[in-house]
Amino acid sequence: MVLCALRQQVLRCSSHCRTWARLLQRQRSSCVYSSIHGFNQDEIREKLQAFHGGSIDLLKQDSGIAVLTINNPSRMNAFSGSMMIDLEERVSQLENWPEGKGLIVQGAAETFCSGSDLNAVRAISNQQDGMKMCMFMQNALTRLLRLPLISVALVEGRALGGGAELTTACDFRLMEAGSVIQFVHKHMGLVPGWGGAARLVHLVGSQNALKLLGGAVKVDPELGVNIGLVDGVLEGHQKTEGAAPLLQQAENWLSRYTKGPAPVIQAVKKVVLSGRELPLSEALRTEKDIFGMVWGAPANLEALASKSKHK
Ligand SMILES: CC[C@H](C(=O)O)C(=O)SCCNC(=O)CCNC(=O)[C@H](O)C(C)(C)COP(=O)(O)OP(=O)(O)OC[C@H]1O[C@@H](n2cnc3c(N)ncnc32)[C@H](O)[C@@H]1OP(=O)(O)O
Repeated sequence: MVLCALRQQVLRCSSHCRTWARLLQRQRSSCVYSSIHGFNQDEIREKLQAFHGGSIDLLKQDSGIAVLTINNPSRMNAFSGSMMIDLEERVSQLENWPEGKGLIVQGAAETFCSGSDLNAVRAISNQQDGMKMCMFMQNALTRLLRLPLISVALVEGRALGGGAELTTACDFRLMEAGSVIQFVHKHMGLVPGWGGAARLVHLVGSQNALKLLGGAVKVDPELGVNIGLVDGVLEGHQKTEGAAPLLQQAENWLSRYTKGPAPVIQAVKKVVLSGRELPLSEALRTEKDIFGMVWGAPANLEALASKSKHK
């Protein structure tokens, strides 16, 4: 009897390991571009490294909520080339964080991000380099969105151009009263290239996306909520007396979704992600695999033993 239970346990573990391996494989292949698309990661990294300044800082907290800070205040948190590389490295660290549940993406010094660093943009304004940078950032932001963490962009001040695109690579967006998200690409003679247009269409529908991109519309919190781009409005703590610091407000907002054991929260994100991105049959098979990882696992057994009622 004991041997039988042990055998079942071993079988379950090895089946879990196989499922994990398959899911991890899928996660690794979550890049959009690889060498088969003529994309050479090392080559573009070397090029980007030449445009330094600023940093992307990661703080992993015991609560399971990490904070990713875009930090280049003298340029309104514009992305230098080295920050693009930093971003990709921080995403790798988050992909390998078993205790992780949530992520807040914020800008330093009371503004979100003013897009690409225009000095770098001017230096690589030829078509080939622009395409390489675009592929690099699409890979990094796609992996950010596919993290098994529930993510929130905390928009304070301005999110412009690539900064607006970055907000769409999070699961949710919170805006401080008075802040603005603006896809300024048209004014720059461009369209989004970091995947922001595709994600925007998913978020707000093609009609609204066309209006926001075609008109380079300044999205304030009210408009953002109305069109479904924005999930919550936070009180500006400097303007509203007694309001909690913005990051605290964002952590409180997120905590309702990250309460519980990390494997369960990560599983929730993974089933939603597969439903969002995969064709139905594949999404259903992935859901089955993920279900198999939480069924009979410690959190499930504990809940069953506690005879909980959902009143
Ligand atoms: C379009 C897509 C593309 C992509 O990669 O996909 C991009 O993202 S291109 C970048 C799009 N963003 C911009 O064009 C922003 C341009 N800047 C502004 O509109 C303003 O600077 C603003 C509104 C962000 C802030 O205005 P404010 O009056 O409050 O401050 P300053 O203008 O004095 O800015 C302070 C300081 O920051 C420098 N700055 C701001 N944004 C960038 C940037 N994207 N790249 C490089 N530097 C930037 C600005 O030049 C000032 O520096 P200073 O040395 O004092 O002149």
